[in-house]
Amino acid sequence: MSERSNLFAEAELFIKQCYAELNLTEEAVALRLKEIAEQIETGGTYSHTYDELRHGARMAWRNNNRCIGRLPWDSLHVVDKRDASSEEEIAAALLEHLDYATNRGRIRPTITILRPEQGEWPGARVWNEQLIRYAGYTREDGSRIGDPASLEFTRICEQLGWQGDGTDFDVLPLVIQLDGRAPKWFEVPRERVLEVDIRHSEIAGFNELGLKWYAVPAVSNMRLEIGGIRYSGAPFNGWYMGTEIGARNLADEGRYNLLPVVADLMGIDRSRRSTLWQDRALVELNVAVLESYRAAGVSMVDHHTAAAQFESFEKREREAGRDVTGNWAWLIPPMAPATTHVFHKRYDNTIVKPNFFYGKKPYA
Ligand code: HEM
Ligand SMILES: N=C(Nc1cccc(CNC[C@@H]2CCCN2)c1)c1cccs1
Repeated sequence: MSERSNLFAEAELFIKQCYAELNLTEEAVALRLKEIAEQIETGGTYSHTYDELRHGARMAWRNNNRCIGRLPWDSLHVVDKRDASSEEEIAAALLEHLDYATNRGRIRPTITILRPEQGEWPGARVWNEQLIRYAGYTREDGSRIGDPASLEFTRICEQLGWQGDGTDFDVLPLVIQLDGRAPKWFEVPRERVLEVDIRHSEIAGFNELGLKWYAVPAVSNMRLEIGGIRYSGAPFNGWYMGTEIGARNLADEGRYNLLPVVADLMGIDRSRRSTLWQDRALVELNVAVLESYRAAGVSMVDHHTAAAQFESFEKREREAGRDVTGNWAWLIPPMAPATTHVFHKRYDNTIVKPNFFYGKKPYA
């Protein structure tokens, strides 16, 4: 199929499903498809109305097999920034996104949609993996500072001229690339980054570790595809599930590697794996994360509640006559997975569009 006929075929599938879900008439579908066919005929592509963009982004969230948090898919707040035409304008839109989504802790799931790719033209790209992430450094003696997951991107930012303070929690700059030009970086003002101090009420010495994490997870390196249009710049945020921070970001040996530290504070014998010192430290670290976010009034869900909400999502989708697709290995939480219903059933991992996809890294 030619690229144009393939684009029309994708558009037709999307418009038919989107308009049916929005209870629009057959005539509206026919009229819109005629319009799109003409746009593709004359310009090689077509552009979504705001309603198509909004519902398409919500469908993409609803369709993502790896997401356990899909229950509120239909309340995603969609910001249309396709007309942002400079790196400065885009940076301002991303900071606005953070402010709106943060909402003083009552986090609002939001997506900001930038200019899409057009044929060979790459559109707008955000080089960050997330709008907020901590920098990672290695000292001369090989010891590490900050988040090792950010080592490569931190080096890119330094090559672009950015300079961090060298602490364990330096917030990385926004790196924005438009139409394949050289990328530009922009500092994220610390006062726009809500963070939570991670404390534990019973473990002596825990609070002195000085641990914290940011409130809003906002993924910025995935491509949103709707009806054949590729939005490679479409940062989206939700709230955290506690295990993402407590069982991975702060726990992994290749991240902040805190399980031995917490186990030692708890006085647990680490000479044998079979004391389950890692498991006992893991539970307390995750309790600390959940309790700290709750005390700070910042939205967060524990993995048991998240699984229960996902079960409600499955039920509602069945009632809506739609099949639920899922990726079992991603849907089970990294802690006590067998305590959730997800572990005990199978999921169809078919990829349905609209959806979110990983693009190739804009750097490397
Ligand atoms: C509202 C609260 C939300 C929660 C608690 C939640 C939870 C999660 C978790 C725990 C993961 C696995 C992440 C990982 O292990 O790295 C995930 C994956 C994902 N979520 Fe959600 N999510 C939420 C909202 C959203 C929203 C608003 C969107 C998009 C509009 C979204 C799209 C995705 C996508 C695309 C993935 C797969 C990412 C990948 O392939 O690496 N989620 N979600
Ligand atoms: N709670 C969240 N967590 C989340 C969701 C999607 C993707 C990510 C980042 N995942 C990347 C890491 C690195 C490889 C495996 N996981 C986090 C959300 C982020 C944005 C919306 S919800």
